[in-house]
This record gives sequence, C-alpha cells and structure tokens, in this order.
Amino acid sequence: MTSDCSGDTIAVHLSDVVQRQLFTKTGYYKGAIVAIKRINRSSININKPMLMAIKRVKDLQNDHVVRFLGACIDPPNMCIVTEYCQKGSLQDVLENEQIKLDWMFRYSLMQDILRGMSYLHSSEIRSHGNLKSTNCVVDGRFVLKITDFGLHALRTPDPDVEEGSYAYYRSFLWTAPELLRMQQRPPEGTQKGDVYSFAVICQEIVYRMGVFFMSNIDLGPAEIHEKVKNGVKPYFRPTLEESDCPCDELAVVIRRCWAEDPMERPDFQALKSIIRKLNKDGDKGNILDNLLSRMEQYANNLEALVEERTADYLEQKKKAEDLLYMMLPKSVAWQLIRGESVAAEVFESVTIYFSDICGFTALSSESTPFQVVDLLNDLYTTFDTVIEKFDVYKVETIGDAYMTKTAIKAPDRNPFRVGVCRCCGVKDAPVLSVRGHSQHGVQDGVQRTTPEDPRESGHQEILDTFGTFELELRGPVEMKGKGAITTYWLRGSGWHL
Ligand SMILES: Nc1nc2c(ncn2[C@@H]2O[C@H](COP(=O)(O)OP(=O)(O)OP(=O)(O)O)[C@@H](O)[C@H]2O)c(=O)[nH]1
Ligand SMILES: [Mg+2]
Repeated sequence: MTSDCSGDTIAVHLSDVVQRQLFTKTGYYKGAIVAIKRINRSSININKPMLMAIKRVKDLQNDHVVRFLGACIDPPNMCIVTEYCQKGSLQDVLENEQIKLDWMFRYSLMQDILRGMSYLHSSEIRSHGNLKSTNCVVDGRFVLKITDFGLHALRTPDPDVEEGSYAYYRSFLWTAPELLRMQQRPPEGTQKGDVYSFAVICQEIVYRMGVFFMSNIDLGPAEIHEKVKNGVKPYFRPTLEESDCPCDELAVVIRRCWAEDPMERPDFQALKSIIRKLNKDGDKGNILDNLLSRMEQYANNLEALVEERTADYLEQKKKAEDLLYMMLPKSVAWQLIRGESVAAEVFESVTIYFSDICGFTALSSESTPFQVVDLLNDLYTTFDTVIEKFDVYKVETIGDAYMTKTAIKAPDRNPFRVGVCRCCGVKDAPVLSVRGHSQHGVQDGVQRTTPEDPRESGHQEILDTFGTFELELRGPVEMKGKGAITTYWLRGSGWHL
C-alpha cells in the first residue's frame, strides 16, 4: 500500500473534478473514474494498527461492498480512494423523482444492503458503525454497494458540519438509541446498531420522503435525536403504516429491526432470507434473471424519461412556433419552419386595417400609466383573439394604433373585415380599402400600395358584395403621400361574431 496514486496525481484529479463532478469528488486512477474522500488532517501517523486496518479493508471483495483502491497520505492531498458508483448514493436515487422504483426494485435495493452488510459482519470489519442512505451507493447497473466503513483512524468529521448544527444532528438520525446514549460512542458501532440503521433506511425506501419522515409531526433533527435517545415508551420512530408497504410483513420486519431492545433485532443473515421470501415474485434466486429484470426496469425508467423529455421538447417547439406565427404571416412561418426559402407572393387585393382610439391622448393624460397599459392590453387581446379566427396577420401595434393586413382571395373567404369592425366596437371607424400588391416584407406592402383614382376605386363595390356593411360616403380625404382618396364611414354591419 498505500497505493501508487501519488500526491501529485491526486492533486490534478481534485482540480479536474470541479468541472464535471456529479455526486462526489472524483478523479482518474489507472484510467477509471474513482471516488475521492478527503481526510481532513494535517498529518497521518502510519503505525501497525493502521496498516492492519488498511489491509482488512483492502482484502474485502464482494459485489455489494465498495472496493477500496488506496489512500494518499501525503499532505495536503490526503484522501481515501474508492470505486466510483455513478448513480450516486441511495439517498440521491430515492430523491430523484425521475427514477421510478416498483416494489421489486425496492426489495432488490434492500437485499443488496443485506448482502453487503452480512458480508461485512462476517468479515474482520465486523460492523459498519455509520450505515445510512448516503453510505449506500448505486452503480451504473443499479447494483447497491456499501461504502465508508472501516479505516476509522483515517475518517475525520466533515469540517463544514458544526457541532450542534442541523446537519450534525441529521447525521444521527440512523443511529440506534443505545449508541446515542453512550458517552464515548465506538466509531465502528455495533452489529445490532447497524440493523437499527438498516430499518431507518428501509423506511426511507418505502416512503421516499427523506430520512425519518413523520407524516403528522414536523420536528427538526435535534428534537428527533433527543426523543430517540430518551427511550421513553412509546419509542419514538418514523412513520410506518402497513397500508404504505407492499405487505404487512415488511412493516413487521422493519419494526423488529428498530426495536428498542437490541436483542430483539434480527441479524442480517436472518434478514436476508426474510426479505427474499417477501420478494418472492422479484427474486427468483437467479442472478441473471435478477439483473435482467433490473435492467428492464432501468430501461423502463429511461423510456419514461425520454417520453417526459419529448413532451418538454414539443412544448418548447410549440412555444417557438407560436412566437413565429405571431411575428410572421402563417404561410411564411410554415415555410421557414420547414427550412424552405420564402417565395415572394403577389395578391390581387389586400385589406389593410388600422384602428385608432378616439381621444386616446386626452384619455391617457387623465389615466395612470397602468390604466393605459391595461386598456391597450385588453383591447389588443380582444383583437388578437378575433384575428386568430381569420386569415389575418397583425403587422404591428404602435401606441393606440393596431394594424393588420389580409389578402383577399375571394369575397366569401374573407369575412375578416366584418369580424374586426364588429368586434372591436370601433364606431365610425374609417375603412380604407386599397388594392395593390403585397410582398412578404409587410412594410413594403403598405408603402407600395398604389393609390388609385378615387373615381375608379370600386372599393365600395367590393364591400357591397358582402351585403352586410352599411357604408356612408365620407368623401375624398388627403392621405399622407398618397393624395386624396375616397373614403367611407362604416355605420354598422349585420354581422355578429
Ligand atoms: N457517485 C458516487 N457518489 C458518492 C460516492 N460516495 C459518496 N458519494 C456522494 O457523496 C455524498 C456525500 O458522501 P460523503 O462525503 O461520504 O458524506 P456522507 O455519506 O453524508 O457522510 P459520511 O460518510 O459520514 O462522511 C453522498 O451522498 C453521495 O451523493 C460514490 O462512490 N459514488
Ligand atoms: Mg459517506
């Protein structure tokens, strides 16, 4: 030992980690990603008991126990290097709502803990002492492994966690009451204490509501710590209802595991066969079947995730398209969305509509800015709702002016004018019907509209084809840059939306 991972190598890894760390500090060791746990010490004294402890951990080999790879004892980069499990801790998995866990899967997680823990208990390590959902990590194949056991002389309290703080008391929520009551708690804990911790983890797996979830009381970790430590009947434990478990027996087993009297708690060997029986549908005892069904579940999770992401994508796409439809005529937007170049179009006739609020300047001077904005907002929302029903495109709004245009293809296909005039309630609105050509550059269309000789205009005739407008000749009106144009007052229409 203590590994061929030099201080320099680790230093590089530690800085590299910052960019792509997912759950914990990681680095590369012999080409593979490894988990790095800092040792917050200024120096480490390597003695015989320490070397023996390292050897004990190094010799462990089990599918459900994280492999110890080495330690770096050169200050200032002292750390423990272990196998990296890419899905993070069990707590991370349980908190991740995107991962769906059926009961078979949840039983498999419990069984993995039991396999890892019974192996540890039968090894020279003997007990964990700090079993919790953050010390159960999950690898890429959803196999759970136990971590952060042994090597107690190298483990140091997290310098960021102050004694008496929320995080400090939270870390004791998995600790058995008899250990909480000890003045000098052994860092390796006890086997019965580990079984208590297992029960707390099982409750987390059942509810997925965090550690020590209680459905009807809201207590902080310090208060929970105090109540569990007191050991007053009825013993203080997290919520556990039979109806929330897949079967009553599971609730019974969990309660036995967190019994106040350590002697009443079963050992991991016994628990392994109890849970296997409860999960008889899921665990056929065949490793390959088991693994396959886990992978299947994982694939289902991915499918659900893909579906969710696709729905998100479609929603965003629709928003972008709606925005485009608001900014451009639909036909142009369609061509752009399909990646086609936009062809210029010629229309025999177009209608351009302007609305103007009479007395807007006077009205604004007597109103607050918010009232003005509210008025315009309400009015334009109404206009927008109306034009959506017709083949009409909003060019722009400038203050109180609202401008739209539409191409007239055939009189019966263009009831827009009726709709707008009727719905906007603009009384006596001057209707300007112009013939000309419109190009997809909208402003061009407006500016290039050819003024016609008022006597030949024929606008009234076009409107008369609808047989619904009541028009009154207003006479020629001087249009900026266009000369005198014959205009009409719209006095009413028979159309109702
Ligand atoms: N992906 C991955 N994440 C890990 C691994 N080990 C730890 N983590 C993550 O790092 C977090 C913090 O782990 P630790 O630094 O061990 O802290 P802790 O488990 O809360 O407390 P102690 O073990 O008591 O120090 C865990 O919740 C995991 O999200 C690992 O091997 N792989
Ligand atoms: Mg840990």
